[in-house]
Amino acid sequence: MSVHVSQSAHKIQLWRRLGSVQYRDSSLLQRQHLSSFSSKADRNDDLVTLEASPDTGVATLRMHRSPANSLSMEMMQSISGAIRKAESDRKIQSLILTSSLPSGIFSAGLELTELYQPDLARLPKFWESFQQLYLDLYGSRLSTIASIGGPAPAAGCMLSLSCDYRIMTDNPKCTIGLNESQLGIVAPPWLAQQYIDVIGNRNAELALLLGTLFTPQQALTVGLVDELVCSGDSSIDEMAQRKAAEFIRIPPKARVAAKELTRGTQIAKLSGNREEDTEFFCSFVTTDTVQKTLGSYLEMLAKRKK
Ligand SMILES: CCCCCCCC/C=C\C=C\CC(=O)SCCNC(=O)CCNC(=O)[C@H](O)C(C)(C)COP(=O)(O)OP(=O)(O)OC[C@H]1O[C@@H](n2cnc3c(N)ncnc32)[C@H](O)[C@@H]1OP(=O)(O)O
Repeated sequence: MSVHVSQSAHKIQLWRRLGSVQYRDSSLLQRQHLSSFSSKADRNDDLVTLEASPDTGVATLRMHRSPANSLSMEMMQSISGAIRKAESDRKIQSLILTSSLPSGIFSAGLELTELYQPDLARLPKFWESFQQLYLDLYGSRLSTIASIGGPAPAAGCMLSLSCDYRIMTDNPKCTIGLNESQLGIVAPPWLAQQYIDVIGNRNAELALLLGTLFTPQQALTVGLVDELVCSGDSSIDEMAQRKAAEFIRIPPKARVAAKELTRGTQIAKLSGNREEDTEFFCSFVTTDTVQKTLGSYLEMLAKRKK
C-alpha cells in the first residue's frame, strides 16, 4: 500500500513538472475573451427527463442541457440521480440513455468551463461527480442502451462506453471517441480502460494517442458501437426499445452477474482509489500548460463557430 501511494505521489510530481508551474489562481493565467464559455453552476432541476414504463420494464433517460449536453457538475449529478431513480423501481430492468436536444448532440463531454480557469473549491466535487456517474452507469443493475443520435466526444463517449449496448446514427458528421489528447489532456485510467476493453488494446492505443474521433462506420468497424441506424431514420428509438426488450428476456440475476464478471474489477479499483484519482486530476488540470492548451482549444471552438 505504501509503495502504491508513493508511486502515485511521484506521478503527481511528474504531471506538475510537465505543466511547469502549478496553477494557483486565475490571475496567473491571461483571461481571454471567451464570452460563450462563461457559465459555471446551473440549476439541477431541468437537465434530464426520466420516463419509466412499468409495462415494458424500460426507462428512457433523456439529456437536454442546452446547447450540447456538456457535463457540468449539476448535469452529472442529475444523470446519476435519474439512474438511481430508475434502479429503485423494481419493475424497471432496462435504461435507454439518449439526448433530446434538437441538434441531436448526444453529449459534448465534460463542460469545458469547469476545467478552464476552474473554481478550485468546486473542482474536486466536479471530478467526484464524474467518477460517481461512471460508477452509477457502468455498475448499474439495469441493462443499459446508449441511443447516440449525434456527436459523442470524450466524456460523451464515456457515457456510451458505460452502457451495455451502443446504437448510433450513421451520419459521418456525428463522431465518437476519446479525443482528450487533442485538448492537451489525457483520459483518466478508468476511462482509458473502458476503451481498451471495448475496442482492444491496439485500437485504443492509437486512438488515445491521436485523439481520434471515429465516424459511425469506423466506430462500427472497431467495435466502439454495436449497430448503426440510417441517418434521419427515426427508428433509432425503436431499435433501442427492441434491444432493451431482448436484454429483459434474460433472467435479471444472471444478467447482473454476467455484467459483474466483466466490470466488477474496474469498478472496485476506482471505488478504492477515488481520493487519489481526484487529487491527481486537480493537480494535473490546473497546471499552466494544461490551462493554456484548454484556453486555446476553447478559442478554436468559438472561432470555428463564427
Ligand atoms: C488519476 C489520473 C488522472 C489523469 C488526469 C485526467 C485528466 C482528465 C481531464 C479531463 C478530461 C476531460 C474529458 C472531456 O470530456 S473534455 C471535453 C471534450 N469535448 C470536446 O472536445 C467537444 C467540443 N465540442 C465539439 O467538438 C462540438 O461542439 C460538437 C460537440 C461536435 C458539436 O458541434 P456543433 O454541432 O457544430 O456545435 P457547436 O460546436 O457550435 O457547439 C454548440 C454549443 O456548445 C458549446 N460546447 C460544445 N462543447 C462544449 C463543451 N465540452 N463544454 C462547454 N460548451 C461546449 C459550444 O461552445 C457552442 O456554444 P454556443 O452555442 O453558446 O456558442
